[in-house]
Amino acid sequence: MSLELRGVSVRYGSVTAVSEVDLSVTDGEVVALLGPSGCGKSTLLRAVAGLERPAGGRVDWDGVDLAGVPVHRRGFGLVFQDGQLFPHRDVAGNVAFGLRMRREPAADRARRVGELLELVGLAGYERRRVTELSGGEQQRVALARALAPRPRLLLLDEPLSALDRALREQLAVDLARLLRETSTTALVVTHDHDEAFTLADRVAVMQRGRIRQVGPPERVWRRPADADVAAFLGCAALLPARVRAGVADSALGAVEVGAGVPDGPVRLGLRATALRLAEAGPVRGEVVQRVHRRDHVRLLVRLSDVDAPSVPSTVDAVAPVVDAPAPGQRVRLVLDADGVAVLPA
Ligand SMILES: Nc1ncnc2c1ncn2[C@@H]1O[C@H](COP(=O)(O)OP(=O)(O)OP(=O)(O)O)[C@@H](O)[C@H]1O
Repeated sequence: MSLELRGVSVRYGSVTAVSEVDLSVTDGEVVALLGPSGCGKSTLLRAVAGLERPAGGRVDWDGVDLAGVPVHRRGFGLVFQDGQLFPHRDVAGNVAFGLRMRREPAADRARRVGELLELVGLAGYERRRVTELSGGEQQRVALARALAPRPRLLLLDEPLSALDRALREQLAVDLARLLRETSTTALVVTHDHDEAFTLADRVAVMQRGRIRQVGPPERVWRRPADADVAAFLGCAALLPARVRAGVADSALGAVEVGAGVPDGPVRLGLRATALRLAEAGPVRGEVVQRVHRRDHVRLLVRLSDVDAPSVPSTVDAVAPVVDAPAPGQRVRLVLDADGVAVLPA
């Protein structure tokens, strides 16, 4: 039970939207396609669904080429950003859709609909009109509808991005649990890092039609393959460093990078949280700007006595909300391992 893409390319006229992609999704695994807008992730998902015909390469399921298999015979479930529910059917009618297509008996359908609604947290919603549900509830119904016929693969295209932030975070956690509980094999498209990392066993970072890196979320986050992937994952600056025994030494001081990083030259990717306020920190500077966030304060700091050409003249830093320094104040900073990624030199 696995999906295997080999050298898949998709073109729209002269535009190559997806370029020679290799990717596998194994039984029960959730893989996220993560990338900026326009990088080709929806197109790739549509090619897997059978909605686009690849210009090259193969899409296999269990070793069988799907090229001649139409969308409705692939046995895949689809969920899009805006749910695309049938407005004239009630919740039960929507969830039962795939089961009715397969001519399952009414009693079995009703039981399965009840099960699914329970699973997505909408028990008892059978007779509700879908037009009277909130956006989050509608997406739960869309999910229940896709899961009802027990698809061998679930394809999700930005399933949460039409929802507001708080709801999105909650639903991402619920969705991750749901996919695990039902051992669903899934490929999910998203441009949101948090969503990808919450949902996926492996993340595939896509840029300009190509997959640039595939790996477990933590690995991709901590060890981006190159500068482009690092930039997409929030590393605003790169800093040369040298690793010895799990500690990287740089012009901004030392930081633990873990025993898994071999000794030698590297680049450190600095996220906005890479430097934090510390009384005896080795880095000195002056606050230029202060911005309050929900649970911390972001500072823009002009560095004082670092004049290596590889070091940016201003850096982002994090301060606690209480007594955060104001613009003009002198501060000392230290590197924080949680905000630092490690890239090849
Ligand atoms: N039907 C189409 N005809 C022509 N070009 C298209 C078509 N659909 C997509 N494209 C182009 O293919 C490229 C990839 O688009 P795609 O929608 O797959 O990207 P995406 O990563 O999913 O972006 P988004 O998150 O914004 O949907 C883009 O350059 C887009 O303009």
